[in-house]
Amino acid sequence: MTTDLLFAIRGVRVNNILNVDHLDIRKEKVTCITGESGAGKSTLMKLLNKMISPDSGEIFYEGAPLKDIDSVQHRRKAVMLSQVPLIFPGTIKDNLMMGYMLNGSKPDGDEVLKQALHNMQMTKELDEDAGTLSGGEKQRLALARILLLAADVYLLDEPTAALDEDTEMMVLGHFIAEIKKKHASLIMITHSRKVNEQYADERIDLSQLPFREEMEKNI
Ligand SMILES: Nc1ncnc2c1ncn2[C@@H]1O[C@H](COP(=O)(O)OP(=O)(O)OP(=O)(O)O)[C@@H](O)[C@H]1O
Repeated sequence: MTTDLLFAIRGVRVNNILNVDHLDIRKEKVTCITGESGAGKSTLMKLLNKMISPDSGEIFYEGAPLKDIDSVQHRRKAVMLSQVPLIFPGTIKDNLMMGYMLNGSKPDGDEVLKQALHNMQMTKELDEDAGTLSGGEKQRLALARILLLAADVYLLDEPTAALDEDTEMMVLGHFIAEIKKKHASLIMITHSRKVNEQYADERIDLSQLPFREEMEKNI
């Protein structure tokens, strides 16, 4: 296995949902995952975040079997943002602080928090109630929350689906610039052709993986 491999997926099967014979995801790249609805994109992200385990096969993270890595430790390094972002009761600042707390890391000061919000195109103040934010603002708050963490891998499941295209491109542009500065990796599900064309270093189309036809014949 070469050293630039982040995840190596070998013969992985999850029920009749996902069947990946051989898939490599490289370090320090922006990898965009596309595929029709129901193709198993979110399921793949949950596997990589160790929220679920495969029925068969093996996933390697930086060369080590993922099954042997402690789940909590793994999730601190490989943080995931699910399709519907989790917003906690309280202020915007409370929500940003929750990220540090769950990640077990030392919080930054208010100026850093404000800059993260600004980079995510948020014009709200730290002491505003997070509960009244719009869907798109909640997505951006959740993005700011994970961007503040010193993670190695960011797993984003349609992170900007609620944003208009211009805002989406700006938010992702900032997010990716920060990721590159940290030498981290980004794996992102997107339905946007523009995002895929402009930002992806690597592209995985789950509908096109060669196993899929074979699997569908067997259902
Ligand atoms: N826990 C589960 N039990 C049974 N079926 C499931 C489970 N999780 C997902 N599925 C099914 O597996 C298929 C793939 O789901 P998944 O959420 O991975 O798709 P997706 O490619 O992310 O779709 P979308 O683009 O619509 O979000 C779907 O048909 C879904 O209903």
